[in-house]
Amino acid sequence: MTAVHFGAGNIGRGFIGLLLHDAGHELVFLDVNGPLIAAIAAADSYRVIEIGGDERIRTVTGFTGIDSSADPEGAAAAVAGADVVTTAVGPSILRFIAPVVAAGLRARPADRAPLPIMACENALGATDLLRGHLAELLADDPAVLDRAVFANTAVDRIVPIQEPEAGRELDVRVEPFCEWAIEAGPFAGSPPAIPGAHLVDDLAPYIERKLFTVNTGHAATAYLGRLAGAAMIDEALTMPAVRAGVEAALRETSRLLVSRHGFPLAVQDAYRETALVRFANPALRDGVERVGRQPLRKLSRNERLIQPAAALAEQGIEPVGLLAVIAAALRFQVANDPESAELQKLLGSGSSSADLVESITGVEPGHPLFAALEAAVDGARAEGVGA
Ligand SMILES: NC(=O)c1ccc[n+]([C@@H]2O[C@H](COP(=O)([O-])OP(=O)(O)OC[C@H]3O[C@@H](n4cnc5c(N)ncnc54)[C@H](O)[C@@H]3O)[C@@H](O)[C@H]2O)c1
Ligand SMILES: O=P(O)(O)OC[C@@H](O)[C@@H](O)[C@H](O)[C@H](O)CO
Repeated sequence: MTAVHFGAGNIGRGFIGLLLHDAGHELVFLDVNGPLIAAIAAADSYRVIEIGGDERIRTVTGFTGIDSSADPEGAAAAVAGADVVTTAVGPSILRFIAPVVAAGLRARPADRAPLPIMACENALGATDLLRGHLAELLADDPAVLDRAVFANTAVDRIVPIQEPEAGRELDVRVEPFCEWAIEAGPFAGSPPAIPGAHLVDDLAPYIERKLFTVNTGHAATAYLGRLAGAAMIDEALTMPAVRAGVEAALRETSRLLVSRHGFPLAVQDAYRETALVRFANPALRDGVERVGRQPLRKLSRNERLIQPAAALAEQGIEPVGLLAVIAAALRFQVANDPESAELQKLLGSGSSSADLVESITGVEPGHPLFAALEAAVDGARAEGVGA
């Protein structure tokens, strides 16, 4: 059995690749990072090292790599012959891998079992997004889409930026915790066998609980922490004002999750506390710059800050904690993050604050959150952010 995985980065090697290896697959990593693919092609194994707690080392073998930018035909051939395809490239990159997946599906024999495709990204409906890109590319022959079966997933494991040891550049340091939930319905009773993942009938509670607890709390720690002068996530959480701000935002999302999905309060409280303990793992050495990366994506309509804040406002609740995090996100200025530069450029532009609220957050005038977001943008501009 062969699994083709797009994105041989931290989650690709440190989580999805490991679980697919454990499931008995040979792995083909597809990536546009030439040196990384060369290292993968030259190696027989790499290690996944769980840190913080009892160190556990797992070894992954049986893999190869293809540079999908230099060899798109080879990459498409790998997709055509695969038993499962996964991605961990970032939601905004899915459009760029779609042509390779589309070419692979065109070349796949129509009588083969449908190919399971699962995007493992931090986003609601990431696989649906990929499927949408594929549908556009395959508009001339839509039946080709039936050669695949598309399932959304929720993935959770903190994998920081790596500090590789010489000679062990492929090793990945990860937290011990991991969860991979996959929606069962699309497989019609014949899901791919991945023992480390679990199938769920309804993914919405899992992906929303993860995105609006783990990722909202993480983003809150990164944005509030950076403003307070912290470089690391665990360091930020030792600052009482940051911790209080993170807890305030998470109390709000917990309230929403409990009312929306019916989680027992005690279960959601325990999930939230576990997330905070995970963030505080000092062995991870996880930076606020990684966790806050791409602030425009994180401030978009269906993401970890705006989606829950808007939903609470629609219920007549002012999401004070989330608004404080959104205000901090607007001030996220990081030299090597193009979205942070773009955000500052937008704030410094001649556009009205109301127009910026619409273009950055997707929240429209008349929405109960709109005025508070406009005030947040005004506040950042009044401080000279983006000037
Ligand atoms: N790191 C984490 O803690 C974590 C946890 C859960 C989910 N995620 C999600 O997993 C995804 C990947 O995150 P990551 O931390 O592994 O990032 P990463 O930067 O370590 O890995 C992404 C990889 O994708 C590759 N890539 C970029 N464009 C590509 C293309 N067109 N084709 C093929 N490969 C391409 C990059 O070269 C890189 O190797 C993101 O959606 C992220 O939100 C990350
Ligand atoms: O990957 P992002 O940029 O969507 O979010 C940054 C972190 O919050 C994220 O990578 C977490 O570490 C991860 O989602 C934990 O499962």
